Amino acid sequence: MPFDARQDRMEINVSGLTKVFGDGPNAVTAIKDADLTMERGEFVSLLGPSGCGKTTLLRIVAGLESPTEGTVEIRGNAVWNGTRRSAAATRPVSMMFQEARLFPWFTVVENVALPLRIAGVGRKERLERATAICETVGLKEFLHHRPNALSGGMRQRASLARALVTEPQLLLLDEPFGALDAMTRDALNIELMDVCARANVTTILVTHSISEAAFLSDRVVVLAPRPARITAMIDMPFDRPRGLELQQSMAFQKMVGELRQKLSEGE
Ligand SMILES: Nc1ncnc2c1ncn2[C@@H]1O[C@H](COP(=O)(O)OP(=O)(O)OP(=O)(O)O)[C@@H](O)[C@H]1O
Repeated sequence: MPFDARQDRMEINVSGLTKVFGDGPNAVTAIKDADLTMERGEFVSLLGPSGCGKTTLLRIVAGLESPTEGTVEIRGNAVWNGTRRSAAATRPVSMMFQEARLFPWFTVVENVALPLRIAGVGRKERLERATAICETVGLKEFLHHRPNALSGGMRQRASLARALVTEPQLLLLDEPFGALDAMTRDALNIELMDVCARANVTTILVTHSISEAAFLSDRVVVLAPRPARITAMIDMPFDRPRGLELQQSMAFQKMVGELRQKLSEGE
């Protein structure tokens, strides 16, 4: 059989995915017949209006929610085959949310080390690994602080470090910086791109922000309102590494306009 390099790089394959919540007259179709493939290391954003099923799609890929129909595979292993969850679905996937969800009684480094503790990694190794990733995301000075002593941005840095400490294949981000002020959000987005590139982690970001999606992504997936249908997939043709000045360029502004147009066409 000929070697298919693209197949070898394939990280995610979502096929014919449909999700209906409830039944009868109260049934809500959150996603309808969605197909999405991603290569290893790719950064894809899901962009769409509120309630169009972005979080549901992310939760199904994470294995937290079952689809009504369709399949999800990560590196060729089924996560879902219809409503059946695969036993092999213990692949390294990390998820990060709009709120940091840190334990207030643990220090930053203890919070970050928690997934390793759950995985049975010994204390010395897990604290070393957690310390190293905290330093990468700018938390060197805050290792032994408790979360309530941190700013919102710092808490999200800790949450990002915790998501990355297990060296996941797949990072799922649900509006991770949506509650932060614009300047902190810009700074964290730059760092996010940097750590994702260094870790070569495949990343899916859910966002409402057109410019954030364009700035961070290799590809933007545009969803139409409920039930979510994928109406466009657009490559972001900007070189990496990217700096904030990219957002001032004509090419970037033009892309933002194109994405806005695609979003409004779906409505
Ligand atoms: N557990 C659930 N039970 C019933 N309906 C649900 C459930 N979860 C989501 N839905 C419905 O599915 C639809 C899609 O929700 P989802 O949260 O995926 O949208 P979203 O695009 O992420 O929204 P937002 O951008 O506002 O976060 C919504 O109509 C929502 O009410």
